[in-house]
Amino acid sequence: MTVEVYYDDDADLGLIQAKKVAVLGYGSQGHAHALSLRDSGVDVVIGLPEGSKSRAKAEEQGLRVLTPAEAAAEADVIMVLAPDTVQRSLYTDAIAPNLSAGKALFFGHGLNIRYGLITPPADVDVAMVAPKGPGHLVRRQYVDGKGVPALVAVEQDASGNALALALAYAKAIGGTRAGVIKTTFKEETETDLFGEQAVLCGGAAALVQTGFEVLTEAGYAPEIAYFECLHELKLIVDLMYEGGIARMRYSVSDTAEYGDYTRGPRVVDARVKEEMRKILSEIQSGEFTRELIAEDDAGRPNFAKMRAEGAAHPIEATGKKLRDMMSWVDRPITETA
Ligand SMILES: NC(=O)C1=CN([C@@H]2O[C@H](COP(=O)(O)OP(=O)(O)OC[C@H]3O[C@@H](n4cnc5c(N)ncnc54)[C@H](OP(=O)(O)O)[C@@H]3O)[C@@H](O)[C@H]2O)C=CC1
Ligand SMILES: CC[C@](O)(C(C)=O)C(=O)O
Ligand SMILES: [Mg+2]
Ligand SMILES: [Mg+2]
Repeated sequence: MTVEVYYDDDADLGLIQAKKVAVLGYGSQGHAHALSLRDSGVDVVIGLPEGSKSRAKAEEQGLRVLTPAEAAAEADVIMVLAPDTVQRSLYTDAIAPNLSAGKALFFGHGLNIRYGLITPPADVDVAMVAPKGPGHLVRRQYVDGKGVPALVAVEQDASGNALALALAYAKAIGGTRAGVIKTTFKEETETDLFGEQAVLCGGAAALVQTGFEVLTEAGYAPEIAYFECLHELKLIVDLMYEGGIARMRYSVSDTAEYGDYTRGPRVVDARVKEEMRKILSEIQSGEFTRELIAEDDAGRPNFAKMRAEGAAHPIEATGKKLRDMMSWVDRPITETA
């Protein structure tokens, strides 16, 4: 299946410059979108609750901050960049009362639309602009004159112009400099959830922790185990990122490459693949999202417990000690204003 890819010449910045945009949320994605929209000549206002700790940061960076309801009322385009679990109540309380015909409702991830947690009226555009990278990288690339690739999707095209508006928005945050791929809310949501659960966050973290446990339980020094199972992963992933798995295999020793072919499939074996398929089917059926929302509604008791257990894993204390020896490694995530 071929995908449609859009670049700068396919997008008209004027379309978004002619609108007032409310960015609701000023976290990883929100700050990146808002600052780059502003620098692209777009009239932006930030929507944050009165007690939000993000308010001071947005104001320090020269942005006008209102409550979400006030920002939604002023705006033609409302970009929802609050946490996914917050978006339902944000929509009901602040957006819906201010979502008049002709406005556009944008998302950075499709979860709430895909699973019917938010149902906008038929007379507004509903679209997505989802950069394929963390917000801080999105902003850094924009400032450097480059861009992070993004996905766009249109769920509702009330105006007949929703795709062009989404592409204009993507251009304003640097996405079309790199390339913007057209998808659907369903495809973006299901693949994003699968990627972060099975491979990028869940899979990678479990692989690293388990490797560390096997070495330390066998009596090897935690420091050595940390270097082998976590620290060097970046070097390996950087090679894959630059030139695919083939580049990584070209760069490592023949010994490592032989071990890769013969041992890797024993770790990620048919049972793991079957479990990945199960994880995908839980995403497709909505089971994962129902679980996530129920956990959130209950005040996140399991989430808090798992977060505490993860932070207490011995690999974290070992890593902290070692990173203190490498001043260049443990840099805090900072905003690029
Ligand atoms: N993290 C990423 O790089 C990526 C995220 N996405 C998507 O982008 C969206 C935002 O995620 P992310 O940037 O990680 O979120 P963050 O957790 O980094 O930031 C959330 C922001 O929303 C604010 N907020 C909380 N409640 C409300 C509310 N009721 N109204 C308005 N703002 C509120 C928070 O303020 P406070 O400081 O008060 O908590 C904070 O500024 C999600 O849909 C996510 O799936 C998509 C691609 C990548
Ligand atoms: C990989 C995690 C992610 O999907 C992302 C940064 O793209 C997220 O939801 O944060
Ligand atoms: Mg993602
Ligand atoms: Mg995600």
